[in-house]
Amino acid sequence: MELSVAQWLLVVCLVAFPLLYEWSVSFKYFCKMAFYNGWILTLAILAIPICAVRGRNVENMKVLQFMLLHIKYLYGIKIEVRGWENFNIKEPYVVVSNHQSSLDLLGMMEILPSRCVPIAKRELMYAGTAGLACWLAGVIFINRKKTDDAISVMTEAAETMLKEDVRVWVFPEGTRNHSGSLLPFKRGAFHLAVKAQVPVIPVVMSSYKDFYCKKERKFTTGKCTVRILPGVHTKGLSSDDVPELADRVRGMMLEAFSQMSSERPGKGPGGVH
Ligand SMILES: CCCCCCCCCCCCCCC(=O)SCCNC(=O)CCNC(=O)[C@H](O)C(C)(C)COP(=O)(O)OP(=O)(O)OC[C@H]1O[C@@H](n2cnc3c(N)ncnc32)[C@H](O)[C@@H]1OP(=O)(O)O
Ligand SMILES: CCCCCCCC/C=C\CCCCCCCC(=O)OC[C@@H](O)COP(=O)(O)O
Repeated sequence: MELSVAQWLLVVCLVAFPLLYEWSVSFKYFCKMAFYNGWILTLAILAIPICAVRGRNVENMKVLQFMLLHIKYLYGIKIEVRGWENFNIKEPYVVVSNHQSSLDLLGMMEILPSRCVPIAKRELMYAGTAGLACWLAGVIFINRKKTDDAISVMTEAAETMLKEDVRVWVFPEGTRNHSGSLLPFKRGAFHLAVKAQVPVIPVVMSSYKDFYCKKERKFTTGKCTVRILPGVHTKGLSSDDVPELADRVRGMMLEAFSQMSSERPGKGPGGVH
């Protein structure tokens, strides 16, 4: 039996792909990341018609959450949550959390409170099906290149929070940070909380270093701890108090992050400043 060129190519791919996957750490990393993004884009295709029935609505965030929850099992990532009781607040609040990578989505979906929407960079709105799903779920998009626009979107969000009983999730570092520490915080989240006079609830996701590192192209199975810290109240605070509030919350998060790093077996808190 003679094989055609196409058949030969198929055989080579079928043999080469698993071999490469096993032998090359980088190839495995790229495959896993490509699948992660591709799978989210695919799931969004399913989510869009379900969400579209309700139109743009924060309740659609539950649909996205439900659809994304299984991904941790696909990647063998165990997520332990501590401090659930700190979410026992009926009224709106602002959640602030550290931002290491797009994998934060897994920790976020694990604990996402009801009627809670993230603030995201505007570029995400154009990420194909995922962008449309986010828009339908009421994700608040800001243009980071235009500070005044971003501030007015966040000011509007403060009003929406109170009027429509919505919670908001912000990554105050403003960008992904793989340094093993926390970047200085942008102040938007804290202005938002002070304007709405609602508490800030800090959430800290432990370092992914043991199982994920973009620089080293490492992506294995592993464990992540998500800690929900006690809320910080803002009643009676004004915009003058925002810098101190932001510093205080960052301090609490850094301490928790440092503690969680030192809990990793045989590891010190290295890299936390
Ligand atoms: C089925 C599957 C479907 C797919 C599902 C996918 C779901 C995905 C959802 C997850 C999305 C996650 C996305 C995460 C991101 O995109 S992170 C990036 C975007 N987020 C942020 O940037 C948030 C944090 N940024 C801020 O808060 C900034 O402050 C910002 C408002 C953006 C302005 O930034 P910048 O231009 O850099 O300026 P400064 O921070 O230096 O601020 C300038 C001065 O303005 C003051 N300020 C800031 N905000 C306000 C405000 N709201 N009101 C009044 N004043 C404000 C600030 O204090 C500065 O003044 P001072 O220096 O303090 O005097
Ligand atoms: C037709 C266009 C197709 C475009 C394909 C785009 C691929 C994107 C696919 C899926 C998106 C997955 C959603 C992951 C959500 C996580 C968002 C995220 O982590 O954004 C990064 C942002 O916080 C900070 O950005 P920078 O670190 O400043 O940069």
